[in-house]
Amino acid sequence: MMTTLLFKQVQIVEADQVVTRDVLVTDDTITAVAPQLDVTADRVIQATGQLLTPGLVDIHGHFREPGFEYKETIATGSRAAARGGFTTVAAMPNLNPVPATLSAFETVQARNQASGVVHIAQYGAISEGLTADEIGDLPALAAAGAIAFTNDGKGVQTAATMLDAMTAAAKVNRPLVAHVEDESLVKGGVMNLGARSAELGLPGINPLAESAQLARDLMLAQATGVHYHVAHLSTKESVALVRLAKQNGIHVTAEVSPHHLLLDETDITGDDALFKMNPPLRAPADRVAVIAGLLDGTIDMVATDHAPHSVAEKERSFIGAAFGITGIETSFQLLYTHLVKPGIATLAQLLTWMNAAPIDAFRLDAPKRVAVGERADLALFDLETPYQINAQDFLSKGVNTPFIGEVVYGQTQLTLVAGKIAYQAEGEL
Ligand SMILES: NC(=O)N[C@@H](CC(=O)O)C(=O)O
Ligand SMILES: [Zn+2]
Ligand SMILES: [Zn+2]
Repeated sequence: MMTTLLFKQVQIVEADQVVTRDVLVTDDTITAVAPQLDVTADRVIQATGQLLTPGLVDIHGHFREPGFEYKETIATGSRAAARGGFTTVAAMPNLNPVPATLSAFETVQARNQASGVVHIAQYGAISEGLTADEIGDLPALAAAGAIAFTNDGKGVQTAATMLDAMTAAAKVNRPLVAHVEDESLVKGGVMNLGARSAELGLPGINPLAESAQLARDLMLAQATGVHYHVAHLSTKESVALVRLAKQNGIHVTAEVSPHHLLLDETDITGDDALFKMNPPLRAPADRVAVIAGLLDGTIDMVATDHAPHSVAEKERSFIGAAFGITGIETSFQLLYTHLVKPGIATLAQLLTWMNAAPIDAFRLDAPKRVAVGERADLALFDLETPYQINAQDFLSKGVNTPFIGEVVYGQTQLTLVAGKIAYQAEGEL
């Protein structure tokens, strides 16, 4: 028995233009796209004024399982992803046990398969505990399906370890993803070192902790030929370094998070840990630089760095609270509202940053177009009706985001993963 679903008069982005189409999905595949389709279907969605896109892809999310299920699980995190319009998420390895060994990796993979309602691509760790100097068995992890390697949550502190990791990753043809943070420059800092940390009397993180380690890594990447990817890039110096590296033919890509595009340290209202994340919100000039870097192609993509924590872990003051904010349910909506609606970026650009760019850079198996023959990984967004970001609507266990209360556009109406409903707005359809 075949199941058919017909979207009537949806907007889709085709060759950088927004056009109106009827789109037919049969089981797990898009089977027809035309200005007008005269067919019957099991279900018809009158989608006038709504946007149908290939499912969004997040190359940086934290699902916390195994080890930290009180913060998030694969089930809750992947449902949250689907509510955000994501159909593929690359999951970070700062878990317990850390997937630096084949058996730990296989355990995570099996859980992703069993509990995920979206496609989950799993990162392997570079080294035991994310901190060991000796690298793990990267070839075994690659053979088991690791899409790339990272110790996200921790910077790789020595050049020797990073050189080994890059050499091993290059050999198995996988990207090396870096959380760049030189711990000798952090000095107990909890926010960006600068004017605002001085005003608030809070210890600051020197932005050189990011850029100095990045400069080191770019030299190592050049020497090894690895595909080196910078996680959550946040400073103007980092943008300049990646720009220079690309000009010099170094194989580097970079991501930026929505919060570093939309907020800076001057938005930190006081000692409120909802503004605490790593890297920290930077100075206004850094925010300007990451937006410019994204627009000129220095930064390739947007990644959420969805980092759920418990209420207790975020209720403390800046000094004692956990680093990280959630984002997978709000990223597209915030960026559509604050970058696309005011005309800073086009919808086609936003979709490139949140779909095609990560798919291409990481060679993921995921659709980049709403077109016949493509797998029906799809998201339907209402771009016209404003709504408020409310904690009680979150499917994530984590409600730790400073964007709660904001009014945005782009609410997800429906998310299909291989034709199956992964999220459906209440009462909408
Ligand atoms: N970004 C954060 O502030 N926190 C992340 C770790 C990380 O991405 O480095 C987390 O896992 O909570
Ligand atoms: Zn990180
Ligand atoms: Zn992260």
